[in-house]
Amino acid sequence: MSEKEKMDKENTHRQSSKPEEKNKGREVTTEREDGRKETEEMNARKEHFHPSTRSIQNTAHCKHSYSPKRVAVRPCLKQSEAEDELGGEVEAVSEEKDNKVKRKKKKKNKDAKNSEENEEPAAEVSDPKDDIEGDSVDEAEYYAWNELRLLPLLMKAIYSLGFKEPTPIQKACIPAAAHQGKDVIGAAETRSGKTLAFGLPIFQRFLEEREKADNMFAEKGEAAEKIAPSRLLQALIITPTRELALQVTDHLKEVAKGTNFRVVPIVGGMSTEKQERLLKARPKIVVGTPGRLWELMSGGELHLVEFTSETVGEVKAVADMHQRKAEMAKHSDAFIALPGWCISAS
Ligand SMILES: Nc1ncnc2c1ncn2[C@@H]1O[C@H](COP(=O)(O)OP(=O)(O)OP(=O)(O)O)[C@@H](O)[C@H]1O
Repeated sequence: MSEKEKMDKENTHRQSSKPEEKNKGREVTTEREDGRKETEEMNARKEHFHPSTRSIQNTAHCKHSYSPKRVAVRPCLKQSEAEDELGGEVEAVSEEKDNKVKRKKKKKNKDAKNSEENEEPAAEVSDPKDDIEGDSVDEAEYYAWNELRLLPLLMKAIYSLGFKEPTPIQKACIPAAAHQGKDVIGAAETRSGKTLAFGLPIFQRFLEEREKADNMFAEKGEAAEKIAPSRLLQALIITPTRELALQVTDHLKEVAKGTNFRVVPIVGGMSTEKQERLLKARPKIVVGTPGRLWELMSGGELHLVEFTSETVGEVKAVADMHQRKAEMAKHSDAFIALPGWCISAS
């Protein structure tokens, strides 16, 4: 046996008889770390497949990271499972949550009470001018009406009807008829607002006349009565059908609410006696159909035959009246001026 072989044999013997001496220091530590790693991996694997922890592991793939509180409110973990896992923490979390909700509710109620208390005085100081039957009006929304320069009483009626802006036929007719005293022939499709296109100028003129009369009365006293507007009929509106006459009457009555001007329908299908009674009250505005108007005029109904300053009619109705114009002119001054204004959908 060579020298080298002898030495190798001796080394081999030493290694097998004293392993702890050889593995001192770094090598031992490595073995321990490997062992711990292996144990941790095994535990993790066991935990992953353990039924009580499985849901929790699954939630780890959710968007939010795992936390006991989140698990407690997540639907993927049953309450009993969560309780097992978290040892009563579920109850604590939900109690805490309940308390939070209660505190929030309390705060909300307190805030609502405070804002109510703060709002009350604001309502008290609102300007009564802006108040139309309890609803305040945002005048900026009605800006387009300003161009038409209607009197405040009429603007109030428009606010209460809620018409934010005039329709095209109203924009076209109102300035010429209300402020320039022109005769107007207007045509616009049905339901386009023609009634107020002639109705508002009529009321504007009547209100201006009334204002003038009031001023004159204040200046001249009793002497003004001779020149003040009389109780004669001042506007005659002629429509081709009874339904339209009633519709126009209703619409004008809405605008006339604040003015105390009376509007009366004179149409077929109603008792003549009743209509004579209505005319005796000397309404300022009559809305009628040609047949019944003719019947009452030729019967000598004074309020219709004396005088009218404005005549408005649908083309068909006016044409119908024109056929009898010569005869009618014997009875009423109104028809000499026909047509005053002619408004039509046709
Ligand atoms: N400026 C406005 N803004 C909004 N609605 C309006 C306005 N003017 C009138 N109206 C409404 O439009 C509807 C139609 O108006 P109106 O009856 O005057 O139309 P018309 O053209 O005379 O209809 P018809 O041809 O059937 O007689 C009514 O309900 C009326 O209240």
